[in-house]
Amino acid sequence: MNTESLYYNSVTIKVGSNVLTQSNGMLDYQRIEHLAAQISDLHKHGTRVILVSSGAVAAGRSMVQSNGTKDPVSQRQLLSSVGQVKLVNLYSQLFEDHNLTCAQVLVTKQDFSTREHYLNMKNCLSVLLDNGIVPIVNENDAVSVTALMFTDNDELAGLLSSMMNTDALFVLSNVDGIYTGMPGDEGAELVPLIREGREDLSSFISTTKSDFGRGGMLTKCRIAQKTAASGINVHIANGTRDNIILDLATSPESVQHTRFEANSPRPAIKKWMAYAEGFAKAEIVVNQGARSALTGPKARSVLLAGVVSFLGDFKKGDLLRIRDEEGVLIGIGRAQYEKALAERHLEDDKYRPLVHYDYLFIFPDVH
Ligand SMILES: Nc1ncnc2c1ncn2[C@@H]1O[C@H](COP(=O)(O)OP(=O)(O)O)[C@@H](O)[C@H]1O
Ligand SMILES: N[C@@H](CCC(=O)OP(=O)(O)O)C(=O)O
Repeated sequence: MNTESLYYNSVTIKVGSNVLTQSNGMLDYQRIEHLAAQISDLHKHGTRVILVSSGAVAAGRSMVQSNGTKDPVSQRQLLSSVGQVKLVNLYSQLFEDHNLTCAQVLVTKQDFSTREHYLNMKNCLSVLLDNGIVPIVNENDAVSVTALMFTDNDELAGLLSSMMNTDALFVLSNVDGIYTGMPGDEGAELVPLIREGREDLSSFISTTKSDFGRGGMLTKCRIAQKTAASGINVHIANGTRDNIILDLATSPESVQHTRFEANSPRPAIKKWMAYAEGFAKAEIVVNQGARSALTGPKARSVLLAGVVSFLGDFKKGDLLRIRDEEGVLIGIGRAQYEKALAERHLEDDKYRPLVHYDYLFIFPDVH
């Protein structure tokens, strides 16, 4: 590989279950070997790689025969805990063949719930990368059973790429990228570039998922938009294509896929907030005027004048979900003061903002 042509110094690579399995549900050893070889090649040329790999449940399914467990939570716990061992063992052997050490990092959404937890995770990945190790991250499906699960590993990968500030995020699935309809349907065309973070993609993306997938293409897109909005180039591509990782890393224009252009980088605190919606303590509802201002091109703070109501109690420093009057979640912000004070000054137009724009993240897919 020509190192001159490397686009990125660091990259987060997310591989979906369907890339790792054959149509009969068994792990696809050849493909995994090819992915490991490409990652090793990148690594040898100095690129720091974080691998987010799905596939535990799929691997488990091929190992546990008829177990009679009907409950989907138990089923996922059973399959993932059996399958994860097999999956990571395989990666470990394959990377060893390339003289590379890998590490298993299993996480839950709770591990990112506070800034302190988040920084602990960041430290864990940093120390692995600093020691030349490839972290292989997956959600800890055996213990993630509450409402606070990641939507899927696309969300986890978006969060990690943003947390570690990698130059790019590659999301590898079993299709070439985002199409203007269901891939394979007549007239459905590949969208090569998504420039503006606020483009509405939901109209042409169906909620159909691949056989083992969890979130589907729509969540992939939302995460991609959010990640690109935080300054990271996102490429959604086909992980079943030969050499896809090296092609994306050296000549992305030569390979069919969808690229989300990165906006200017965001401050670290906003990168955390972008994924912290599940940890908000309370909600506020804003009126139409405030909604337009907040989702407009200029950075705006949330003023009490635009707040219509509060839901739940909050203190200074707590995270607040921000909704419009139709119930649409438009962003997340950190309260500058507690609810009692906010209520007392609700009529006061000049009172300092409830959420300052430095501590406000507006979702890029809200129009
Ligand atoms: N507009 C679209 N463009 C591309 N794929 C789409 C679209 N609408 C739905 N899909 C489906 O999304 C699937 C990929 O998402 P998902 O099942 O979550 O994959 P993975 O397991 O790789 O995370 C594709 O296999 C495809 O069937
Ligand atoms: N953590 C699960 C994967 C969940 C998931 O997001 O799957 P996918 O949509 O295929 O990336 C597993 O390892 O089976």
